[in-house]
Amino acid sequence: MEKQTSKKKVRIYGAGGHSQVIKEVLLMNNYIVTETFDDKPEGVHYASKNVAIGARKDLSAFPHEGDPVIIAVGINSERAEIAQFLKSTYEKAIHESAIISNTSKIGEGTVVFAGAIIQPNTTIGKHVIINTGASVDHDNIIGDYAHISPKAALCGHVEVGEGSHVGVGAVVIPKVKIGKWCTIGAGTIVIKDIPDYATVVGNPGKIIKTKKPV
Ligand SMILES: CC(=O)SCCNC(=O)CCNC(=O)[C@H](O)C(C)(C)COP(=O)(O)OP(=O)(O)OC[C@H]1O[C@@H](n2cnc3c(N)ncnc32)[C@H](O)[C@@H]1OP(=O)(O)O
Repeated sequence: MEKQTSKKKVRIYGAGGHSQVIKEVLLMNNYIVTETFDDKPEGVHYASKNVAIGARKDLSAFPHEGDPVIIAVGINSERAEIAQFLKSTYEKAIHESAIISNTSKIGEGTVVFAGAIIQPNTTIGKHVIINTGASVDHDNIIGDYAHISPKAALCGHVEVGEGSHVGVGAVVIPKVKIGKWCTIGAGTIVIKDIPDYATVVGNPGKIIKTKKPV
């Protein structure tokens, strides 16, 4: 992420623990967080201050325009839903310790946390989370709203579909395609393609359920 010389403004939509990590990345990159919103007051983190009510309560009253937004909501389906109803522009948040190839592409609203690595010719979609120390190797395609959890390792030519969550410390061997809205459990070793909506756990990874979200 290019370090700003003058302060740039950004708003954060979501005020839980994930929002705290995003805020730290933004402040490190010389941003000012002008507003923080949340739809669920009960989920607000104790360290999040001055949190305004989100757009759900009254979509037309919400200040959609203005400073760009980062959707700081960890649940992939909720992040996707919010991105559908907000009419805002989006910012990215990339920790200065992340190593990102010049030939990779990163979509709007995406966050990349400390120590993550993104290797050449990889494409990361919109509103994706590349979490702490995740390793996304060459020629990957990561769909919109996906989450690659801390310390997950994706080998070369891996695909992760829209909205899929790869759990903490999971490993995906080369050329595997994970469908959309899948859940890959913590520590799972994925050695073959995974169909849409599947939850996979263990070593080798086995499907324990397939459930299309309602
Ligand atoms: C900064 C951050 O915090 S980022 C957050 C990152 N979060 C994660 O990585 C969490 C990943 N989540 C998991 O691993 C969860 O266990 C899930 C989503 C895979 C499964 O959750 P559920 O659907 O609720 O399944 P449930 O807990 O009922 O378990 C079903 C079975 O799978 C097994 N199982 C669940 N997770 C795993 C796993 N990661 N590895 C191996 N087996 C597992 C359970 O032991 C259980 O087995 P049993 O039927 O023999 O008793």
